[in-house]
Parts: sequence; C-alpha cells; structure tokens
Amino acid sequence: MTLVAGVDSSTQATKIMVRRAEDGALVRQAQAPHPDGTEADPEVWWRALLTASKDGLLDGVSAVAVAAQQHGMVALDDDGRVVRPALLWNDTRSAPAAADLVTELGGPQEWARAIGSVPVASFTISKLRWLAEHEPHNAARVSSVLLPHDWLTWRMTGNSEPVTDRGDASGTGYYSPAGGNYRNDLLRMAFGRDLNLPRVAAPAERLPADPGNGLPPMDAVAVGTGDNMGAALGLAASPGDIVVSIGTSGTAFATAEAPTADPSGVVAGFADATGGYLPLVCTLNAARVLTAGATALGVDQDTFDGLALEAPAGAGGLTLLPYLDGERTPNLPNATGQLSGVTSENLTPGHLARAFVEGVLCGLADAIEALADEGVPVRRVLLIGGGARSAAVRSIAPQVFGRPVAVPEPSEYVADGAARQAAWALSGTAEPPGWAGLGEPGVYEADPVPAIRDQYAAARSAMVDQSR
Ligand SMILES: Nc1ncnc2c1ncn2[C@@H]1O[C@H](COP(=O)(O)OP(=O)(O)O)[C@@H](O)[C@H]1O
Ligand SMILES: O=C(CO)[C@@H](O)[C@H](O)COP(=O)(O)O
Repeated sequence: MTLVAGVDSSTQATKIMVRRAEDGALVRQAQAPHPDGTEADPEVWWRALLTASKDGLLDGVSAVAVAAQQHGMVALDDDGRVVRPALLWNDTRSAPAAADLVTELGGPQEWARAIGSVPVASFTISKLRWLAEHEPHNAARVSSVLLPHDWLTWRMTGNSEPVTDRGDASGTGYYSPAGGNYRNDLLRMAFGRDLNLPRVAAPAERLPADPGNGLPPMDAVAVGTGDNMGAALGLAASPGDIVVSIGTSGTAFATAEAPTADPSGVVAGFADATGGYLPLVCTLNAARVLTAGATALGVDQDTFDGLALEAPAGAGGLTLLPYLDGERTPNLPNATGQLSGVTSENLTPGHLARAFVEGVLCGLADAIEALADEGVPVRRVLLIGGGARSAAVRSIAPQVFGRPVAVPEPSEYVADGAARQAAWALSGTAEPPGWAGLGEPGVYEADPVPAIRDQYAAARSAMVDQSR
C-alpha cells in the first residue's frame, strides 16, 4: 500500500487527508486552526501543518502536496525571509490599488484580455501595488513573491527552487492562463520593478522532498495548487458540475476546457490544476456569516438551523446583505452588512436566522448565474465546505438556486485534491488517478422561490447605486 497526503492550508485552518494512492481510500486525517486575521506570518501555516501532522499522521506517506488559500502575498527578501506578514485574499486595504491598476491598463476589458480576470483587492498584484505605495521601506527589500501554497511547498522541498502551478498563478494578476506565461510587464506596472517569481511547474511534476524539513522522509512533493483548484481535483469535477463552496469565502466554480475572460470582472478566469481552466466567482462573506448569526442570536449552529427552517421563505420580507467584512462580488470592499425590510412581525430569531442563510445563498445564486452568463454549462450544483454541514443551508439552497443541490459526503475536498495530485505525481501517468469518486451525493430538492432573490436583488442594487 502506498500512502499520499494532501494538505489544505485555508484561511481558518490546516487540514490534512492521508489516502491510499491506489484507490483513494481514506486512511487518516487531522487538522489544526490558524489565528484569525487578514494578514499572517507564513510561519503560522507551517506550525499548523506540524501540529496537524504530529503523532505520526504522515508516517509512511510517500508523497505530499499542498493546496492553499489563493492570492496571499508572501514577499521575501534576498535571503528568503518574509519582509512583512502575508496580506491575505480577504484583506481589502488594497482595493484602491486594484481600482488604480484597472484604470492604468485602460479599463477592465484590457485586464480581461490580458489575464482573463479583472483584479480586485484580493489579487496579489493589487497587494504588491499597495506595498509599493504604503510601505516603500518594505517594498525596497522585496526580491521575490510567492503565494501561500508556493511558500509551504518551498519549505517542504528545503528552500530549493521555488515553484508554483498554473492554477494558483492564475490568481496573481501577473499570469496569463490562456498564454501560460507570466506578464512581467503588469507586475512592473504594479510594483515599479521586476521581482523573482516561482517557476510554473507542470501539473503532475515531482519535486524532491527535503529530508530535513521536519516532516517524516518522503519520496516526493507534488507541485500543489490553490484551494479551489484543489477542491475541483478532489471532487473530480467535470464540465457541467458547478461546485459551490461555503467556507470562509463563498465560491462557485467549474472546470472548463477553454479560458474565460469576463470584462465585468465578476467571473475570474482562473486555470485549474490539471491543464484546463476554472472560471470562478468569489464572495468574501460565507460560512462566517452563519456563525455570526448564531452568535448574535446566542444559539449554537444546530439551533440556528432549526430557527431558520421554522421561518417562512423570504423571512417575511427581512433581507440581509451579508457584507460583514466588505465584499468582493459585488465589488464593494468598504461595504458593511445591511438588514432591510424590518417589521414588528419579522423581527424574530427565526426570521433573522432565515435572512442570514438566504443572504449568503443569494450571493452564491448570483455567482452561479454569472458563470452561466459566461457560457459555463450548469448541469449539476455540488455544495461543499463547512457551510454545507448546515441543515438549513442544504434545505434552503434549492429554493434560492432554483435547482436541486447535490451534497457529497462531508470531506475535506481541497486536501483530497492535493492528495490526488500527490498520487498523480508518484504515478507518472498522463491523467490523475481515477479514484473511487464521490459515490452518490445526497440530493436536496425544493420548489424554487424566486421572491427570495428578488428582494435581495432590490436591496443589493440600492447599495450598489449608493456606492457610485
Ligand atoms: N454546521 C455548520 N453550519 C454552519 N457553518 C459551519 C458548520 N460547520 C462548520 N461551519 C463553518 O465552516 C467554516 C469552515 O469551513 P471550511 O470550508 O473548512 O473553511 P476554510 O476552508 O475557509 O477554512 C467555519 O467558519 C465554520 O464555522
Ligand atoms: O480568494 C479566493 C478565491 O479567489 C478564496 O476562495 C481563497 O482561496 C480562500 O479560500 P477559503 O479559505 O475560503 O477556502
């Protein structure tokens, strides 16, 4: 039996899945939390990885890969030391920098043409511009920039040549997924000079593991990828599958054979981890809105779900725009959450819980619609991430999405995808190993209730208009 491990270093935690390389059977798993915040010393990710893998979790593992939160700016000096804590995807201070970059290149359509995406605050390129403008002393010391998964992979390979993959590189803002090349001109435009960038390795490339990296000895480290690309690989998603992930971020994405280039900026034209593409829409407020709702009502998550399920669809006209931490889609980085339509009848714990769940799902319904508008086929919606564990989310999603929702057996699909990539790197085959697949996901069905989205759309349009 050959064992492989996949690491998901996401916003809130590091999760590790150890699977059998031959058929993907789960052998063991563990996780460790990350500190809260929108910037982080990369060391905390490494320490979380060591914590999760203590007690022999990785003993006997032949290969490992890391899939991590996308976009984070890990800026390094000449000696490979981090220059400042990494700015993460959900840090919105770089929003004005993103807006400036969009203007400087000649508008959103020029960015869509150049890299398939229009930069927002999340993108690495916007963070580099912010650094150049706001911390010139730090910017002057930067010699290279990595993404979170690049940095972790680099630690595992003993600080040899840094590498990345197409999937994660496509979220930087200075890599063209369609061309398969860096756009150093765009990086220079943002930062004022060139930087050393990690080599973009092939999807199944095998890297040497450093025997002194603090992990048990292994034969290989695979190249890794971004977390959403990892989930697509873990689910073995195929064209027609729309994956909706409710984690710290809310994402809706699909695998595609051709690149996309949406000039509205709503759909990011990312690459996937296999050589294809991954059109994706991302919201900034997802599972944490549900936990914030439960906390505000003073109940646990199960009670919160029960309350939401007792209230009527549409929450009696109560609508939450769930932009608690600003928002990325729609691009309202300075927004705050907004409750509207409050009446003496609907100001109850049940209606409030329902409005919180519907608010998150309406943003994701918009995301699915945006993918469809880009020509992405929508045959099946697969719901994953921590939020998919919520009974209320699973039941209300088909009403809001207007279609059945398939919920695969709970797993850490990002880490599973990384494990599958590790097995692929070991096998040397042309395609990833055809592991047993998802089995039969539970399917949730309900009559669509378009009024839920209508009242959300009215509130959202009013906020977007006000922000102009
Ligand atoms: N039953 C549940 N109901 C609602 N939210 C949940 C539930 N279980 C976990 N979560 C939330 O899911 C989030 C973690 O999801 P995950 O997909 O692992 O996120 P990430 O990959 O960003 O770390 C946490 O915010 C957690 O509170
Ligand atoms: O920025 C994006 C996608 O573009 C986010 O999806 C991050 O990749 C963080 O993911 P989670 O921690 O929520 O899984």
